[in-house]
Amino acid sequence: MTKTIVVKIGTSSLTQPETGQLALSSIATLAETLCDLRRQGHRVILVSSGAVGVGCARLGLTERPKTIALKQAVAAVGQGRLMRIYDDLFSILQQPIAQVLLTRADLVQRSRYLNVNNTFQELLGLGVIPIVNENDTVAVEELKFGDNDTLSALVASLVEANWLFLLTDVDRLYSADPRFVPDAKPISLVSSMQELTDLQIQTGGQGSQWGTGGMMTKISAARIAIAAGIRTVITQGQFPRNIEKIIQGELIGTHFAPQPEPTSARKRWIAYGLIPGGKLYLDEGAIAAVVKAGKSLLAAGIKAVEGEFDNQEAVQLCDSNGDEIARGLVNYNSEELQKICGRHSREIPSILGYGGADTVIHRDNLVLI
Ligand SMILES: Nc1ncnc2c1ncn2[C@@H]1O[C@H](COP(=O)(O)OP(=O)(O)O)[C@@H](O)[C@H]1O
Ligand SMILES: N[C@@H](CCC(=O)OP(=O)(O)O)C(=O)O
Repeated sequence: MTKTIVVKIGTSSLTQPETGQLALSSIATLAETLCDLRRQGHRVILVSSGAVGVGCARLGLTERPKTIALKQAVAAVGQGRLMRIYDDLFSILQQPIAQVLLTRADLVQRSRYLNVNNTFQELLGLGVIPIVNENDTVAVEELKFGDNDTLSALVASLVEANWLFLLTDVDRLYSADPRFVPDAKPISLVSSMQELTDLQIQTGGQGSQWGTGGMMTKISAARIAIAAGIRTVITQGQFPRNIEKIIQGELIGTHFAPQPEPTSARKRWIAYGLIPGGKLYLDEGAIAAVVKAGKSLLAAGIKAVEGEFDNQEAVQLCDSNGDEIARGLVNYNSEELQKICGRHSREIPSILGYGGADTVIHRDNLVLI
């Protein structure tokens, strides 16, 4: 059966750690593997990092740029070279490819979000392998994915993929960073979102020298993907052939089982497409109503409001520790919410001087994180 497969490869797998030069044999094997998957009838998207790493190697820079402007300039040098290498390899294999560079802004507006999906569907329908990266050269700080793990999960969710492969420089997820904790335990299967929380995996802060997010962003990418019903696998980029074995059922790397009832496409856009404009801190009763009973959020359960936002903007719903539990689209702006938080819905017209919605966030616009 035809599957939609998104493969993300990180800088640490595309380049050699000692020299920063391209890991040509891994890239060539990846290209062969993806072409084989295409020949088997699967739809394939590659999310490739490496613009900054390859740009640095080209310009003789020995460490990742620190300033944004330099990073953007270096990415412009590297992205072209990266695509040239991919085009050479895939052309030898008679496989058409396309470059898709995205910024966070492309997913914020629902019409643009749907338009990006249409473009992917056309490309996949034409038998093309889209090669996706963040448009680092123009992305501004507030409108950035920041890391390609998140980008790949959002792309996988957008196209409703069956598989997401995160290729990296470790063979799987461990209970802690195996570079620093030699007896860290390997994890083969994470069967639910709750198990992922319970495992309390230590990720340290950083990734490898050239990587961006380390393991932390891979775990949050896995959360986004499994909520969308996508089976996610972290495995080693040095052995791309393992992708085929995994699809055939071998338990290589770390597998994250998809949630049995995926979140709807619109709610996924609310949760991960939009950029939240503020935070609402909820009391225990409101948390229970929203999380356990699946109810709408009422003003009475809001303890505090943070940030400035308009009505119909996305906000984060947090517990008293500030941990996010849900996101949703608000029916009142931040100024109005400052006045009505903690109050009963029937008091709203007299407080504001005009009537409004009974709910602050209707359950149709609310999604658990
Ligand atoms: N719990 C963990 N399990 C496995 N690897 C971890 C863990 N915590 C941190 N890491 C580190 O994450 C690194 C991979 O992340 P990163 O360098 O960002 O890779 P990529 O370039 O593939 O995105 C590994 O080299 C590993 O040392
Ligand atoms: N967009 C950036 C990569 C960002 C990123 O997430 O890198 P990595 O952690 O190596 O997957 C680039 O092409 O260099």
